[in-house]
Amino acid sequence: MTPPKRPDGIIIALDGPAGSGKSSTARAVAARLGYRHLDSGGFYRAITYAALRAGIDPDSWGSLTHAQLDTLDVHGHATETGYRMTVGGRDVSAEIRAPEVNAHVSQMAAVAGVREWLMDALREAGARGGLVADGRDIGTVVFPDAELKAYLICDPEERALRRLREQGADDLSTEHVRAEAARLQGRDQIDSSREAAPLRQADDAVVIDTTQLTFDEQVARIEGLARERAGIDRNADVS
Ligand SMILES: Nc1ncnc2c1ncn2[C@@H]1O[C@H](COP(=O)(O)OP(=O)(O)OP(=O)(O)O)[C@@H](O)[C@H]1O
Ligand SMILES: Nc1ccn([C@@H]2O[C@H](COP(=O)(O)O)[C@@H](O)[C@H]2O)c(=O)n1
Repeated sequence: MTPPKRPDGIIIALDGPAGSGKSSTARAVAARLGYRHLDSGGFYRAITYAALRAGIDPDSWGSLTHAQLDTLDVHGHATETGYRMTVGGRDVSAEIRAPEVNAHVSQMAAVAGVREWLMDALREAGARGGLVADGRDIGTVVFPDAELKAYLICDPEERALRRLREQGADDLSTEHVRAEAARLQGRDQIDSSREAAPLRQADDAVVIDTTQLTFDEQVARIEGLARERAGIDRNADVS
C-alpha cells in the first residue's frame, strides 16, 4: 500500500451520467473519510443560473468571454465539508436545482471557454488532496491523476424514479417516470456528445452499477476502495 502523496489525503473522482448517484455518494464517502466534497456540477449550474438571471441569450453562450464570465460574480466557497455556491454574493444552493437550470446547464457546460474558465477553481480544490469530486470529466480531465476513479451507472428508469422520489413527486406513474428518464438521458446525450471534455469513463475507472445496490452498499464499496488506495486502516485517521 502506498501512503498518500498529497498532504490531506487522496483524490477520489466519481463520474457518470445524470442521477446515477454521484453527488449523494461522494458526500457520504467524504463524510466517512473526513474529506471535502466537490460537486463540480454545482459550478456549471451556478454559471447557468447567473447567465439566465442576467438575461444573456442562451444562443450566445458559445461566445461568452472570460471577462463576461467574471462579471457574473459566481464563486464556490470552501466550507468544512464541501463548497457553497454564490452569485453576486448570495447563496444560490436552492436556485441552481431549479428545472430551468436543469434544462439549460448542459448547453452551458458544452462551451469550451466556460470549462477553461472554471478549471483553475476546480483544480485548486484538489491542491492538498483529501477530496471526493464528482462530475462528468473529473477522472478524465480535471484530476486525471486521481488515486481512485469510479464511474457510476444505473438503469435510466431507476435513476428517474430516485430523482422523482427525492423531489417528493406524488405521481410515480410509468408515464411520469419515463418522461423524467427522457430528460435525464437528454442531458446525458448532450454531455457525452460534446467536443469539450465529454462524459466518458476513464480507462482506469472502476465501473459500479448502482441499479441493484442500496445506497449504503455503494458508499461502503467506494469507501473500501479509497481506504485501500490511500493505504489506510479502517480504524485509522485517513488524512
Ligand atoms: N443505491 C441507491 N438506491 C436508492 N437511491 C439512491 C441510490 N443512490 C443514489 N440514490 C438517490 O438517487 C438520487 C440521485 O442521486 P444523486 O443526486 O447523487 O445523483 P447524481 O449522479 O449526482 O445526479 P446529477 O448528475 O443529476 O447531479 C438521490 O436522491 C440519491 O439519494
Ligand atoms: N464535471 C462536470 C460536472 C457537470 N457538468 C455539467 O453540469 C450539469 C449538471 O451537473 P450535475 O452533476 O449537477 O447534474 C451536467 O449535466 C453537465 O452538463 C459537466 O459538464 N462537467
